[in-house]
Formats: sequence, structure tokens, C-alpha cells
Amino acid sequence: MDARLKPAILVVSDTAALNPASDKTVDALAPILAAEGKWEAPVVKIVRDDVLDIQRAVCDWTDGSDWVNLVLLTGGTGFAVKDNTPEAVSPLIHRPAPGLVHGMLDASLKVTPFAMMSRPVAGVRDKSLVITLPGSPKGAKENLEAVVKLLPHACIQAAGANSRLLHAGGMKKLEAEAGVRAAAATAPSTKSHSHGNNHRHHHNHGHNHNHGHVVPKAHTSPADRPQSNDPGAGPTRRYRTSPYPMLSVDEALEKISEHTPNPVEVAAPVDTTLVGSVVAEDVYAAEQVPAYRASIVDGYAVIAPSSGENTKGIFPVVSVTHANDSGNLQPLQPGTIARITTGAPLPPNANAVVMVEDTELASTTPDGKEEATVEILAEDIQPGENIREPGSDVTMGSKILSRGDLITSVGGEIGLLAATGTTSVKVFRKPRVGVLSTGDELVEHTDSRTLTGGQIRDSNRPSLLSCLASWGFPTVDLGIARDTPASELEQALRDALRGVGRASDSVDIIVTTGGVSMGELDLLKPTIERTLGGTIHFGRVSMKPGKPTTFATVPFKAATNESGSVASQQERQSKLIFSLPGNPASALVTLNLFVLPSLHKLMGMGVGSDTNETKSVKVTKTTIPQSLGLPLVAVVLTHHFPLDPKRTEYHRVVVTASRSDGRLYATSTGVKGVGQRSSRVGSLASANALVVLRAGRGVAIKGEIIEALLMGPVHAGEVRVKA
Ligand SMILES: Nc1nc2c(c(=O)[nH]1)N[C@H]1C(S)=C(S)[C@@H](COP(=O)(O)OP(=O)(O)OC[C@H]3O[C@@H](n4cnc5c(N)ncnc54)[C@H](O)[C@@H]3O)O[C@H]1N2
Ligand code: MOO
Ligand SMILES: [Mg+2]
Repeated sequence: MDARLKPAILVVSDTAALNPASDKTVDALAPILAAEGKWEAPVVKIVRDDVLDIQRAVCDWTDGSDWVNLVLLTGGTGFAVKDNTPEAVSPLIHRPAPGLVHGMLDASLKVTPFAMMSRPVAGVRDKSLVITLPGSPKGAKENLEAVVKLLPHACIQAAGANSRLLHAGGMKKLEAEAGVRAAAATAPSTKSHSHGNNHRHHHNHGHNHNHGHVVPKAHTSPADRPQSNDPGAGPTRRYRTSPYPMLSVDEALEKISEHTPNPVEVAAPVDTTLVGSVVAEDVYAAEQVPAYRASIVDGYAVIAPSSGENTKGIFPVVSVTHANDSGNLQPLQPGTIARITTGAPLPPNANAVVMVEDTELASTTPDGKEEATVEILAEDIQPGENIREPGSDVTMGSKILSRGDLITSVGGEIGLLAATGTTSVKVFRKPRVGVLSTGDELVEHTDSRTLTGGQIRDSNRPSLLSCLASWGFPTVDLGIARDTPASELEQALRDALRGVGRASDSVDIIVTTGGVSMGELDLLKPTIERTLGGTIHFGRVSMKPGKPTTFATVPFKAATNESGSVASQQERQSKLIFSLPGNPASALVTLNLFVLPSLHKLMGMGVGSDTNETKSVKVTKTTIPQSLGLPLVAVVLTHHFPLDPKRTEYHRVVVTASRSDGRLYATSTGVKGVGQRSSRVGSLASANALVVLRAGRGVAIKGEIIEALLMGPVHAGEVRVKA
């Protein structure tokens, strides 16, 4: 064996990431490899204790064309909260190597019982062997020494060499060298197959072409969960029926509600950007409105007698008060009146205002420029008439908005906040949504070239992004990920989770379209489960369109921030992935039906001020709050609607409010032929609602009243249904 093997060392340590000189593990490990004479000098990288950073570094070394034979990770294998290395590596392993783990633990236990506190992971990813070692230089050294003799052989086999040849000669020699016969049994006992080293595509793993075993699933979800197709498995191992149970729409919505995190509070300035946010605290008036005793009309401030005497008469006009006049107004003397404008403060002693319409000018000043006396024509002016007492609109300290209230575009809530001098308010942060299209066939809709072969314009991304923006959510365009190589999809999702590249504004929810059904290039489910270590909560829903809709959570731990403090609990939560079917109508319908309620929960809708967090979780676990998702209304069908025998159909319609009877009428955007076909994006052009047609035989008849989910504003028009 002349050519040397390529090793890489990944140091996982927050400390070493800040100060590379503090690392001692590389100096401990490199000489052990060098002493074997079979290894090139290792490539070294240092990353923080961050799952996605670790995964990215490992995949860079295993998935690309410059793949290495061996990846050694040191650090992050203990029990401390920040120790994430096993969690990061496990989902990346295609074939675990428990024997190596056993060998390392066994050797360490002979030295110290603390070896039990290490959680090593070892296995093969593509053609590379990946092994985690403890973070202490001594521990790392001991562990590596325990297995180092076997590594060349294991790496050569993992890379796809003919194991029979290896067994014939090299094995004996190796066993002798290692001095541990038993260890030979732990080497992968794969049958012979000889793939050249140029088979480097992720979807084309040499290791599972011939023997066709199912790759064991990462230990991240309970064993009773279905397991996605293994994209590398040959035709005999491909699923012919979906392993995911078919959920009803309500069951799917409950799963979404259950796994959508509670909203996060942030402080926000009171300005136009607040529109569409839900208030996270009860807000109390810091100022009273009005702050002074104010006139409601333009007229004359008077002292109205409380005895009910006649108020008619001619009075001298002693002063003029306008809105914004300052506080040092002269007290009004009995028998005099003062001109006043709407909203202006009353002079002291005045207790009512007479409208200018109920008066007449009696005399002017000698220069003719001002009123001297005015006659009051009204005879029964009451104290308090036409005035607003201080705090009568909003009392100081009164509750002006409740936790859970929406700041609407109507403007009333912003007005109230502004009127009481509130400059900042706690609201729930609006979730940011990333949208990713997937598929080799997709072409940007702006690409001027003529489509060839099976190419399709990417219509889902612009339509989903616009829909999300119209709901008021910040969005991130994640572009198109190709199906081949699969690592492109994997990397696109990882970037989006991590907040790099196109998704430099990190997203809370990722919405993908395409690749969720039964095709061999439908890679979303396997990628989420097998490489991102995510959990698929449902992968099929009994609905039309949208059957393969998939909802998953992916573990995400934010890195410690610059100051080194551990990220807050909220930042540690998992992120949500909605993988919607590729068919354009399916994608838009399921965005409306499933993604919107989740976004509503994340933005704090349905959080009442009298409901504490725990209670609201319990409530949402069993029932979906009515306030989340599209509003449900009753509509009259203007024609027969055919029913699907098995699945509830969300039939795209135009709902019109009839000017003659005020009722809502629903007309299909296309019932005949291809009308409602899920590939037909046109079925959504002009649609403003989805009529909910329960599965059944025959038709829902004309004139029937049925539930519909409103997606957009209702049109006004003249509709009549003839019996
Ligand atoms: N054997 C089975 N095949 C299919 C099933 C099934 O149960 N068994 N389900 C069907 C149903 S229902 C749907 S819906 C689709 C879902 O397909 P995928 O989510 O796997 O999506 P793709 O295969 O990637 O694409 C389907 C279709 O959509 C077009 N597409 C994809 N992305 C876009 C985009 N961004 N813009 C416009 N059009 C897009 C794509 O070109 C395909 O034509 O599966 C059925 N099959
Ligand atoms: O369920 Mo699929 O969305 O009908 O075409
Ligand atoms: Mg497909």
C-alpha cells in the first residue's frame, strides 16, 4: 500500500474556536497516526460546540470530491449541556461501527471509570470512517491508540475496496499488528463489491449497492416511527407503499399545534411596523386622555348654574382659548364667557360649553376686530355639557390593550398606543419563513431561455413567497435545490437552519415544495430523517390536493453568543419544516391550510391575557384554537360539486357576497376535466376560498350550504341560484 490514507481532525471546542493556540488535542493525535506510516498529515479544523457547524465540517470532508478516509472528532462527547458531538454525528452516520466504540470504551475503562462519561460514536458515512474521541488530549490519545491499528483496514473497506482480497492477505498481517484477534470480527463483514473510487455521488453510495441492507436509522426518534425510503437502496428495497400513516386534516393540525413552539416576546417601537403583531403584555395607559378638561365643540365656555336657572342672556366675551393654549388660563368670572375651540382646555371655573350655533353676536370691540358681547340663545345649559373631563376617554393606568390583541391595519390599536404616549410595547416576534423549491426540472421563472425536455418553471416559490408576504410575515427566498446530488438539498436545508448563505437572516420555519411523494428522487423525507436527524410528525394526509404533505421538526441549537453565554431556551428550540407537495395547487392549498395556523401560533395569535402559557399549550393540544388559520364561513353552492370517494377535498372557489340577499355564494374555479387537478395552478387564480367537501359518493348539490375557508377578500356581486 503505497498511497497513504487521508485523515482529518475536527476539534470541537468553544474555547479552541476562540483561541486555536489553546488546543492540545491535535498535537496528541497527529503523532499517533504518523507513527503508523500509513497516513498523510491530517487536515485540521476547529469549530464551536454547535451541531450544525459540526455537521457542516464533517460533511465537507465526507461528501465532496475531496473526501477523506478518516474523520476524527475530538471534544463534545461528555454529559455537559454544551456537549453535542454525538448528536451532531449520529444522524450523519450511514453505517454505525459499534465495535470501534466498544474497543475505545474498553481501553479507556481500563484506565479510568470516568470513561463511562464519554459517549462515543463511530461509523461510516459514504466512504469515510467517522470517529468521535474525548476532548481531553489524554483521553483522545488513549481512545485513538485503542483502534489505530485497525483504521487503515476499516477505511480501505469503507472506501469500497475488494474485501476478499484484503481478507486474503492484509487481514492476517493486520490482526498480528493489532494483537487483538477479536477486533477483526468488528470490521464490517460486507460482501465483496468493487466500486471504483470515482463513484462519489451521495445517492450512489458504494456500500449499499449490492448487499441492499437498509441503513439503520439515526437514534433520534422512537423506533415505532416509520422510516423514510433509503435513497441509496436498490429497487428491491424501495417502498412500494408509503410507510407513513395517513392522518386526517384535523389530526395533522393537532400535530402542528403540538410541535409549534410558543411565541417569543420582543420589545418593539410603536410605529407602522407594529401592524400585524400580537401584543405580548397587557398595556396600561401611562397618560390620561384627555389630559385636561376639554371642549367638545366650538363655542363659548360658560359657568352653567347647577340650579337649572335659565341660561339665556348677553355676556361679555373675556378671552379666547384655542387648542394647544398653554396652562395659565385666567379663571372665568361669573357673568362672563370665553370663546373656545374644539379640543381646547376650558378656563378654570368654566363647567360647560355652548355651541356657537346657539349664540348670536351682540357687539364688537371698538376697533371692530373682536367680539365684545355675545348672546346665548340656549336656555337650559347643564354643567358638564359639551366637555370631556380629564381621563374620560382613557383613564390613567387603565388597560388599553390585552396580551393577545392584534395590532390591526385598521389603525385603532396604534392610535390608542400613540394617544397615551406609549413609545414601545412588548409584542410577539413574527416568525421568518424561508421558501425552498426542490427539483432537477425547475427553471427560474425569470430565465429567458426556452424550456427543453422535462423542464418546468418554478412557480411555487414566487407564489408561496407572495402569499406569505401578504400575510405580513418576513420571508427569505432560499432558491432552488437540485435533487442530484442529494447533498445540495441537504446543504440548502442546513444553511437555512443555520442562517448562512441565502438564509443569512435565519428562519424559524422552512417551507419546501416538491420531492415528498413516492419517487426515488423524492428526497425530502429521507434527508430530514437520515441526515438532519429530524423527526417527521406526519408524511401523509387524507386530503385532496396535498396528500403527501410532510411536517417535521429538526433539532437546532443556536451557538453560544459572542459574550459566550449559552443561548436562551427559545433559541434552542427545534425548527419546523413543512415539506409541501410539488404540484402548484397542492403547495398553495397546504400552505394556507397547514403553514398558516403554525405561523399564527408562532406570532402569538390565540394567546389570551387570562390564559397562561401552560394552559394555552394544553388547550391547543386537544383542540385547534378557532382563531388560528383561515376563517371558516358558510357558503351556498351555485352548482353541483363532485365528491372524492376517499379524501376530503379543498375545492378552489370564488366566493361572492350577494348584493340581493347578503349571503355568500361559492362557484368553482373549474369542475370539468382538469379543472381542479393539483398540477393546475390556474385553479387558484381568482380563487378566494376553499370549499370543504367531505369524502363521499356523488355530488354536493347546488343550493347546499357548506363550510368554506376564506383565503382572500370576498367579492361583492349579484348572485342567484335557480333551484
Ligand atoms: N406513486 C405515487 N405517486 C404519487 C403519489 C402517490 O401517492 N403515489 N402522490 C401524488 C400526489 S397526490 C402528489 S401531490 C405528488 C407530489 O409530488 P412531490 O411532492 O413528490 O413533488 P415532485 O415529484 O417533486 O413534483 C410533482 C410535480 O410538481 C411539479 N413541481 C415541483 N416543484 C415545482 C415548482 N417549484 N414549481 C412548479 N411546479 C413544480 C413537478 O415538476 C411535478 O410535475 O406526487 C404524486 N405522485
Ligand atoms: O394530493 Mo396531490 O396534492 O392531489 O396532487
Ligand atoms: Mg415526486
